[in-house]
Amino acid sequence: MGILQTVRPAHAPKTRPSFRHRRLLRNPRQGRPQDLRPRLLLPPPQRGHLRALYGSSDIAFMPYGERWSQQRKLCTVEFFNARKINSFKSVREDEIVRMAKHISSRISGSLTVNVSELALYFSCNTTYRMAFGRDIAGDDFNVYDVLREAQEMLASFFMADYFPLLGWVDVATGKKSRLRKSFLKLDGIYQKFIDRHLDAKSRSGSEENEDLLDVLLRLRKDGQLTEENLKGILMNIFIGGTDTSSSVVEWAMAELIRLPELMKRAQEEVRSCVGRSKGKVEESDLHQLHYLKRIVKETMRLHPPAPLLIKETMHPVTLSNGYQIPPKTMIYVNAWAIGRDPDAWERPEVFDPDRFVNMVSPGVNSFAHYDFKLIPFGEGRRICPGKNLGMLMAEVALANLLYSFDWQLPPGMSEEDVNMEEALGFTVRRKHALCLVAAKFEAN
Ligand code: HEM
Repeated sequence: MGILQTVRPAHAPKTRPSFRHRRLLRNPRQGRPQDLRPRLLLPPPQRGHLRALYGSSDIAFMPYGERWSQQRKLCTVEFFNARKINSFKSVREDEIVRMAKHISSRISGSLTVNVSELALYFSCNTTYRMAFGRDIAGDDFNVYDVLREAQEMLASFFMADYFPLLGWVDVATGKKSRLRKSFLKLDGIYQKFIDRHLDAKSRSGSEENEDLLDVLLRLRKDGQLTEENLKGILMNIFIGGTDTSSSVVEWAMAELIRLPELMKRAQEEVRSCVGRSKGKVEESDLHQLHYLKRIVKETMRLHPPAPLLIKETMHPVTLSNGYQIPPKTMIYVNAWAIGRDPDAWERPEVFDPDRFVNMVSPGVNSFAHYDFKLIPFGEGRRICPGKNLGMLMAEVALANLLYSFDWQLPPGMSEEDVNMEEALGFTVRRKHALCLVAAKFEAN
C-alpha cells in the first residue's frame, strides 16, 4: 500500500474545491478532523517495520521523490498497462476453469464451497502464474501460508513504530524475529524463482511472452532496477494484489447471499448478456455487465479492501476550518469510514448497487467522479497502479461464480445468520469464511 504522499500545501493554488480535502481528512465516525490523531495520545506511527523490508526500495514503501517517480513510471510502462495485463488473459481464463471445476467437485460430493478460500486461491494462483510463469500446484512450498503469515506481520502492532526507543520490546516479545523469519521465507521463494529464470536458457523469447519476473530481470540487467528494487516490487505485487481483489469477491458474495433479489438480478444480467452456449464469462463480456460493475463498486464502498490509506504531509497544510497539519505528519485517511458517512451517502448502511445509476463515471473503472467519497484504490500520485488488474480479477471471478452456479445458504441458516464481522489485518477480509451451497445452473 502507498505509504507516503503529499497533501496539497496551504499555499498551493486550489485545483479542486477545498471541501474535498476536508472530506478526505475527516473521520466521519468521530466527525472532527482532530480525531484523526491517534488515540491514547500515541505519537504518529512511523511504520518502520514496514519500511525496513528491502530497505524501502519497492514502490509502495519508497518515500515520495524522484527515485520513486522513476520506478513507478517504469513499472507502469512495463507491466501495469493494458497490453501487458491483456497478455495474461489466458492465465486468468485457465484459473476460472480451475475454480469452476473445484466447485463442481464440491457439488458432486454434496459439500459446501468455501467461497473465501476459493476467491483467495483464484487471485493467488493467477498472480503467481503472471509473476513466475508457472503453476502454483507444481511447487513444494505452501505459498498461501507464507503470504498469509507475511500479511499478518505487516498488519501487526510494533512498539518501535510508535516509540522508537522502545524497539527492544519487539525484540523481547519475539515479534521482530517473527517478522524477519516470515519475510525470509518470502525472500526464499523470490530467490528460487530468480535463480530458475536466470538458469533457463529458453527464456530469451520475445517481450510479448515475458512473465513479470522476466520483465523485472530485464530491467535489472539494463541497470534500471537493483536486486532490492526487484524483490521489493515482487513483494508489492504479491502483498498488494492477492488479498485485495479476493476480498472484493468474498464480500460481494456475502452481501448477495443476504439479498437474494439482488443475486437473482445479477445472475439474470450475466446469463442473458453472455448466453448459455459460451459456458463461461470472458473478460470481453464484462463491459456489458453494468449491474455487476455497480455491485463491485457498492462492495468496495462498504468493504474497501485497504481501509486505511497512510499518507505523509510534505508541506504545512491548513484545512478550511483552520486546522493545521505540520509537515512530516503521518495521516490516516479512513476510506472505510468515508464509505459509510451519512453526510456523503444516503442510507449508507444499505447495500444498494443502484445508488451508482445516476452517478455516471467518466471511465469504465474510474472512481474520480465520486468526489473522493469512494476511494478504494486511494487517490493522487500514489493511487494504486494495479487498479485495472485488481478490478478485472474481481469482476471476472464474481461474474463466473454468478453465471455458472446457483448459490444458497447451508441448511438451517437464514440470511440474518450470515456473519459480517471483519478480521483485523492490512486488508479487510471476512472474519469467518463464507461457506455456501452451490448448484450447477442448467438452462431450461
Ligand atoms: C481490488 C484490488 C486492489 C485494491 C482495492 C487496491 C488498493 C490499493 C490502495 C488503497 C493503495 C494505496 C493508494 C494510496 O495510498 O493512495 C494501493 C497501492 C498500491 N497497489 Fe493496490 N489495490 C488492488 C490491487 C492491486 C494489484 C493487483 C496490484 C499489483 C499487481 C497492486 C499494487 C499496488 C502497488 C504497487 C501500490 C503502491 C503504489 C504507490 O505507492 O505508488 N494493487 N492499492
